[in-house]
Amino acid sequence: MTTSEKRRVSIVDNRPQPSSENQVIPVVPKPSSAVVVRSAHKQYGQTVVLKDLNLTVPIGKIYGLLGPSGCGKTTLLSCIVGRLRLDSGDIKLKGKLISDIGYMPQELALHNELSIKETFTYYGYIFNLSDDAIKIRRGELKTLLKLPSCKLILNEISGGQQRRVSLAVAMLHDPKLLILDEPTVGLDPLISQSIWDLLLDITEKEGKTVIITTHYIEEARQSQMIGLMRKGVLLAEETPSELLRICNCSTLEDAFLKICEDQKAKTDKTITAAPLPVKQPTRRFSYARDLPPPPLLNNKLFTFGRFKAQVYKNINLLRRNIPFTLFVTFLPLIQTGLFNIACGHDPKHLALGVFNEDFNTSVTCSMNRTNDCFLDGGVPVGCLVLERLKEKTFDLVEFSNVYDGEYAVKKSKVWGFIHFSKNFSDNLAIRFNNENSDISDQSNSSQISDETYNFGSIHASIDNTNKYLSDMIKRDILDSYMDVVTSLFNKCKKSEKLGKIPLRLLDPVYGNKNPSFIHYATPAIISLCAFYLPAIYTGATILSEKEGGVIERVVLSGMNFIEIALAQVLVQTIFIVNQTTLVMTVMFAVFDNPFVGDIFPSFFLLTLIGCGGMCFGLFSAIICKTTTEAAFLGIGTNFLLKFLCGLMWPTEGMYYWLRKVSDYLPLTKSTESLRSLTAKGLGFQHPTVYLGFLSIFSWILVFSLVSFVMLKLKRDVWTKS
Ligand SMILES: Nc1ncnc2c1ncn2[C@@H]1O[C@H](COP(=O)(O)OP(=O)(O)OP(=O)(O)O)[C@@H](O)[C@H]1O
Repeated sequence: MTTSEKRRVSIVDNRPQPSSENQVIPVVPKPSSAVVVRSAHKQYGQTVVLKDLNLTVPIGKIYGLLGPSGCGKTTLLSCIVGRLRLDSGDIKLKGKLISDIGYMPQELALHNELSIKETFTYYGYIFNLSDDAIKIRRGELKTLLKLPSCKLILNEISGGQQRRVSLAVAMLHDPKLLILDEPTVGLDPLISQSIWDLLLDITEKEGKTVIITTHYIEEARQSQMIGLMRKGVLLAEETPSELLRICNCSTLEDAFLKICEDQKAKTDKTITAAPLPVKQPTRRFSYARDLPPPPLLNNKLFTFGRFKAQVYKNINLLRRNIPFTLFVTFLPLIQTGLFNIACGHDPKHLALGVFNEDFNTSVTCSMNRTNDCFLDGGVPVGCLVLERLKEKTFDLVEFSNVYDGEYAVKKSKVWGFIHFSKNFSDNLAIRFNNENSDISDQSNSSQISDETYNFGSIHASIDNTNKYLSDMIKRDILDSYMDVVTSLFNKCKKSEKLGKIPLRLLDPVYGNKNPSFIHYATPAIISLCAFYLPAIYTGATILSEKEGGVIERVVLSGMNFIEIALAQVLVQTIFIVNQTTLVMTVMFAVFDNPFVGDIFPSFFLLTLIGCGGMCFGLFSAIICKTTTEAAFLGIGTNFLLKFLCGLMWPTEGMYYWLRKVSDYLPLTKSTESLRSLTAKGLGFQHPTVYLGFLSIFSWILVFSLVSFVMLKLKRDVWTKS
């Protein structure tokens, strides 16, 4: 036994002892204890925070837990309330239910946007109190703790007032055991004293037990029992007067100093050094089932009161933060509106270089002014093609030679350059005359030279770096040429079909004759909005509560995952339905995107995608410690889904194996299903449609199950980092 342990034992075991066999010993009833901690060991990584710690808190007393900053007081209290789990050791509480204790954490851990009244109501509902009971208790605590007007928002009151509200919340349900982590820190000495008076009052008159930590050692003199901690070890556990007597000191500070020096002299070795022979977590995560059981049990898996509390809080937070609520409500409108305005339209006024050697400038380019048949020569076909290109809004830039034109493309001054050779129209006429003459007239055909084909062709050099623009320029040059030539055949009293290429595009089976990129992208954009907006909202709201320690506090007050999730679903569903309605209205009613299907299945599918997003948000909030981590996860997965789910480019263009992976991602099949429902009008019985529903539904199950399992297995899900 070390000297420090002997010292501790000598102090701890100072109750009346039998001194000799024949002495009559008064029967002193052993006081039952409110909290008993035995051989508690806790470490963070290699840092040992609690080392073989024993502590006994008698019922109906104030137990002052004292020690320097970082000695492990908060860790010990966290283990007692079940916020953390010991690595080894045992904690026994007199009370068995979560509702038997009231815990005030060191940090505020309350919603800053709620009023004092709303905060009381929220925690009152969590502890299943009626509205009347909450009102009465609120009045009592307001007087006892000298709280300001209950209408005030927590953000609007001072830090000291906030701490008193936090203490009031811990006392709201009148628990048997109060565990208070530095309740008087930063408070006016008069207010601190009034809190001590209150605690003395409730221990004496109501038999409550209080464990309190404080940095102000002298104020702890008012407790009936004191535990002195240093470097994770409880050095002494005694009544203040006994402690002073044993140490022969007049102040607790001196007594503490003496005990510390005593310990330091004999056992001053860092407890962070060698790992102790305790059960070490060998896996990346610590699993709850590997650890000693939590000291308190939750009374019920689900209570309507706690669910009501969570809904009440969610609605009040939305009501309090109107700009955020409006933003979340109308963001889909803004996103889809801007998408339709900014994307999908053919680019206009593109600069196109031209060198037309076909005719000299004295020849008119107007179709109206020539009734001649171009097959006879003399009709400026090149000019007419250029006229058509101008009508398609190209800005034509004239060059006087081929070199300058191609140089302008290289210098990115124009997107392309087209050249009509000298006598282009005449050579074109020769080609058509020859091709339309009797096919058996071999002698005529053989007279066409390569030069005629070459001079009778349009030469185009195009900047291909922008695929969409270059494809559009090629398409418009071809369309302009076809328009001109087919019209010219009419003027020659010949069928315009002679000028067409030998391909007849019939009416499209699905979609319209001039499909646009936006028609392809619309279902993708809708799916992304439907998935990510609820994901962001759910993840952000839960994580902001997690970061503020609020969620941990309510979980320690009995709230569980099912209640949090169900309340989130209820409020979020309203948002999802609103968002789906807005997105569909903007996309298909305000803007003219193709919609030929039934509204109901599309609406239902989008709502399911929204629920998938919500479950993903919940999952992110569980696996991420901070909103920054969640933001990275959100941005990362957003890019991934855009690329891999065929939202930007058809999955048919992917490598085989990647396409197989893509099929199982949340937005691949569901987006394809949405496209089939809206643009093709397919029914639910079609595999493309029902597989989309099946896919997103499976993801909802996956996210929910994984979240549930992680909550069961991982012990610090709600602990802020
Ligand atoms: N989550 C954590 N991860 C790693 N180390 C931690 C963690 N929480 C606390 N510690 C370390 O454990 C030790 C004890 O911390 P604890 O908060 O229990 O001390 P304390 O006595 O309550 O201090 P204070 O009075 O300043 O609140 C400190 O060295 C601290 O740095």
